[in-house]
Order: sequence, then C-alpha cells, then structure tokens
Amino acid sequence: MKEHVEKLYALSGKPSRRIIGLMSGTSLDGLDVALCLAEGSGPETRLRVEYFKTLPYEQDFRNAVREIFAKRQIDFQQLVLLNPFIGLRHGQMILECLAEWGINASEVDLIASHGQTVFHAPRKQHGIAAFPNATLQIGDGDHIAVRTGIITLSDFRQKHIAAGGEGAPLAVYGDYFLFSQKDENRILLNMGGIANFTFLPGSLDASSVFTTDTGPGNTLIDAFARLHFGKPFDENGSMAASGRVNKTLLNALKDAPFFGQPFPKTTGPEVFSVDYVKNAIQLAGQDAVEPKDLIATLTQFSAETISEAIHNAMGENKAFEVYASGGGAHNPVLMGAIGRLLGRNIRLIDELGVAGDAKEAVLFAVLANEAVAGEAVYFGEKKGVPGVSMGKISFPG
Ligand SMILES: Nc1ncnc2c1ncn2[C@@H]1O[C@H](COP(=O)(O)OP(=O)(O)OP(=O)(O)O)[C@@H](O)[C@H]1O
Ligand SMILES: CC(=O)N[C@H]1[C@@H]2OC[C@@H](O2)[C@@H](O)[C@@H]1O[C@H](C)C(=O)O
Repeated sequence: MKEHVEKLYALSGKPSRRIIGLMSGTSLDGLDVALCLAEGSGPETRLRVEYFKTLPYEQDFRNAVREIFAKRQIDFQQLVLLNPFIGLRHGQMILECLAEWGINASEVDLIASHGQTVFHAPRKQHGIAAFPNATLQIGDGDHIAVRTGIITLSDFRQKHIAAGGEGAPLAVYGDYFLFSQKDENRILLNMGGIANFTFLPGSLDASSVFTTDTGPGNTLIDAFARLHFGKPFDENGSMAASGRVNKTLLNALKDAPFFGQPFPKTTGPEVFSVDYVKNAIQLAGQDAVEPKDLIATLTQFSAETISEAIHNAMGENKAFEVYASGGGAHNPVLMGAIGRLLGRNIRLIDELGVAGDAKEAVLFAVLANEAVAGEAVYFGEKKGVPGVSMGKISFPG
C-alpha cells in the first residue's frame, strides 16, 4: 500500500521527527525506552530525550530468553517462538509507556528497535573461514509495527555486517553525531554486559573516528553475583569492595585470544561466560577462590581490559577525556579502577546532556533518523564504521 511509503517519504522531509529508541541489552535487565525528538540529521542532528524509562523484564521472560541466549545448543522451537513473542512484548511495553506519558501513538513518527541479541559470532570468534561475520537479534519488527501502529525500523546490525563490519559496535554513529566537540578528544566508554568505546577526535574528522568492544563489562560480575550470592548484580560494587583481587586468576582471565586480536573487534557472552571463568580458575589452580575475591577479580579484569584497550588505541595521545555510560558507570569499584589505570578522572556522559542509562536506546533513534532523513556520511576506509543506512522497515498495515 503506497500510503505507507508516502508517509515515510513525508517523514523524511519533516524538520523534526519523534522517534522511540529501544534497547534490550545482553544483561537482560529490561527494555530501555527513549522517546526522542530529533531535528536534522548527521553531524547537524539535535536530539532531545523527552521521556526515558527502563521496563524491567519479569523473571519468566528472562528465563525464557536465557534458555537460548548465547548458547551453541538450544531447543530450536524456543528460538522461533521467542522471535514474535519478544516483538509483541516490546510493542506492548511501548504502549504502556505511551499511556503513562499521555502520548498518543499517532504522535510518534518512528520506532527504532534493536531487538534482543541471542548470539553474536564474528568470524574471528567462530573461526570458520567459509562463513561470514554473523549476529542475530530477535523480536520481530513487523509485530512491533502492527501492535503499536507505528512505522518500525529494526534489525540494524545486518547491514553493518553486509558492508564489512562485525555488526557492532553501532553506538559510534550516534556518538559522533551527538557528542563530538571541537578541540576535545573524547572517549565515550559504555559498560553494559560487554564494554565498548568510541573515540571522537577534537578535529571532528569523521575518518579518524574509531570504535571497538573491549571485552567484559558487567556480564561476568553479574553471572557470579547470581551464582554465589543469588543477586542480579554487584550493587554499587559492594561485593567487589569487600574482596581482594587474586592476581594469579586475573592473569589467567586475561589470557584469551580476544585480547590479542587487532582493533576493531567485537565479542559477547558467548566467549565471556561462566565456563570461561571456571576454566581460568582451573588453569590458574585457584579452585579455593572466595566468592567475594572472585567478584573483586572479575571487576578488576573488566577495568584492566577496558583501560588497556583505551591505552593501546590512543598510543602517545594523552589528551582525551573519558565519558562513561551504561550500568557499569554505577559501579564505583569499576569506575575507580579505570580512573586509576588511565590516570584521569572518568566523567559521566550525563554531563553531555543524555542520561547514561538512556544512551544506547537514544543511539538507535539516531540510526533510524539517519535511515529515514540522513545523507551519506563517509567515515574513511577503516573497518568497523561503514557509511551505510541501517534498519529494516516494517509498516503497520
Ligand atoms: N547500582 C549499580 N551497581 C553496580 N552495577 C550496576 C548498578 N546498576 C546497574 N549495574 C550494572 O549494569 C548492568 C546493566 O547495564 P546495561 O543496562 O548498560 O547493560 P545492557 O544494555 O544490558 O548491556 P549491553 O549494552 O552490553 O548489551 C547490570 O546488569 C549491572 O551489572
Ligand atoms: C551484538 C551485540 O548486541 N552487541 C552489543 C553488546 O553490548 C555492548 C557491546 O556488546 C556492543 O558492541 C553492542 O551494543 C551496542 C549498543 C553497540 O552496538 O554499540
């Protein structure tokens, strides 16, 4: 029906668009919903977050996703059922937010849905030369569009892979458009389940922009807080603060092929898992490690691998500011260790006008805005930041 294409075309010419950005990360804590007003596009994007909310997942939902999440062997039916189920659930969650905010669905131009990553497999990780980089996000966009009546863009990572990337990190695009600052080199560090950063040059030169995952953020801390303490995470780093870093184990944890791979690179809980840590404990002969010392060691493991990646990427260039976001920014032990290792105060992205917990959802709104209203932006020939439009379009009818 051409009415949908005409509506989309009209949207592309509007001076501003109201876009809901959705992010459901690897921590499986909940769905981040950011209602944004975006004006312009590319480096001229001006974006205001009108409302933001994280809707926590119910335990049943989390358990259902965990049955297939980052696993090599799964019940295939469970994967197939979850694809529309998550789409419908996310659609419903959006409607609940809109009702709470007193906004009608007809007042929203677009939804930008990341979906739920269930498996991330860059070639460097799966190691099968004949197969490409691969990643899978589920939570079908057609179901979101039909449930909400709002045009939905989803499945953003496939185009990035088709254009030569690993499907992540995608935050780099929004980071560059929203947070670049003339004459200040910036590192935007996001610490979710996995940690990544974007380098934004003070020259504003798009071809110098750089991004990579660094390894675990909170994923291992969460897994062992759950296993040993029955808690979803180490709130305010209190478990880590009560323990001591086990140096022998730390060295074994840092001995993974991922850390020797060149930038840019991506990873996930497929690699950094409970089994990964148990294996390191065994190799290091540290079976008697106390749970609180294990949490302290895993926190230091994240801090050191994050700091070393930033240090290696920046080389001799010491003139940069670091702005943190994601759940890890709430962990003072992690933040303190990174600050000490990098020899500087780690700031919060909130200083730049976007709440740290909202940043990733906002970035998908930026990607949808680019797909609908942006011009091509050239990020140079380097790997990892192809200048392509991303997101598949689902019409509501
Ligand atoms: N007060 C806190 N103290 C310590 N850690 C916290 C706190 N609040 C949140 N976190 C951590 O942040 C995590 C959630 O972070 P976030 O929502 O950024 O991850 P995500 O988006 O799911 O992950 P990713 O971006 O890697 O996919 C929690 O699982 C927890 O480990
Ligand atoms: C495959 C996948 O879902 N990757 C996530 C994950 O969570 C953090 C890190 O690993 C990052 O590379 C990415 O998400 C953010 C939003 C990104 O693409 O920038």
